[in-house]
Amino acid sequence: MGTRLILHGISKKRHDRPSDYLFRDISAEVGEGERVAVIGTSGQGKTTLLRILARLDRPDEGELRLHGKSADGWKPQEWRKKICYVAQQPVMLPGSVEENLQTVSRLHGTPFDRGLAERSMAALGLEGLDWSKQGGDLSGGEKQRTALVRAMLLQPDVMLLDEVTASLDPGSKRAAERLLVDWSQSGGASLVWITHDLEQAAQTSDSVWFMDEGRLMESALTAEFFRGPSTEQARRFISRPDREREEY
Ligand SMILES: Nc1ncnc2c1ncn2[C@@H]1O[C@H](COP(=O)(O)OP(=O)(O)OP(=O)(O)O)[C@@H](O)[C@H]1O
Repeated sequence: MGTRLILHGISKKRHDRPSDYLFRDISAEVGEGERVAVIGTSGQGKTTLLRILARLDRPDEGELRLHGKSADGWKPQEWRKKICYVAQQPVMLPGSVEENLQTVSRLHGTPFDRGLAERSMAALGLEGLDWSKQGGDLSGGEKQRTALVRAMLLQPDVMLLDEVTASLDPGSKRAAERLLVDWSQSGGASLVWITHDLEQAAQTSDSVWFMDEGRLMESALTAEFFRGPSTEQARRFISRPDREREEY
């Protein structure tokens, strides 16, 4: 498995206390087709890290490399074609569902893959959705799934997923997990996926990044991590009941 994305010494200072770090010195790699689960208690900066990887925010220190080339050597829009961020609160663009789904092809001047869009929407249980409906009128779960399909149509090399199943019912959540894993396995996309759901992390990822105390405390193969994390902090984190972990 080749290396796709490299994080070297990435740090971000706190905006409320600039003398302190939100997180510091994060070094890690994401391989081709690798699926990484990012876990840790609230407020560790997981979202901020993903936004930095998408170049929607800037690190205070450190370097990112994609396909061996430093971020400085990439035009931001070229970087964002390769690395796509899907936010926890889905953003629908003005216009219909169909216009939302066609965004990528419109922006990049590529043909719209209607078949892929239809298959992906159906795989997420949205086969009956009227594509002429305004994106803004969809329910939270419908928006979330439409935003996912819209991002998949970009065919990025790395998909950054920020708690993207949080507003889905259990059936839709499983469908989204299956679709994303199958898509990654068949097309080779890498996934970096923030989740508070440890069962989801265990079932969908190859490796785990555990963030705590402003650091990437552990980066390990998923099976090994859940068999026995190497730090006391991670041991405590995974033994906490679900609700407590989210509210912590
Ligand atoms: N420079 C900064 N950039 C972003 N957030 C910052 C910064 N400095 C301090 N913060 C605070 O740190 C927290 C980081 O939030 P972030 O959403 O990145 O963490 P998280 O681990 O994803 O949390 P959650 O699991 O609750 O989504 C927020 O409370 C934010 O206000």
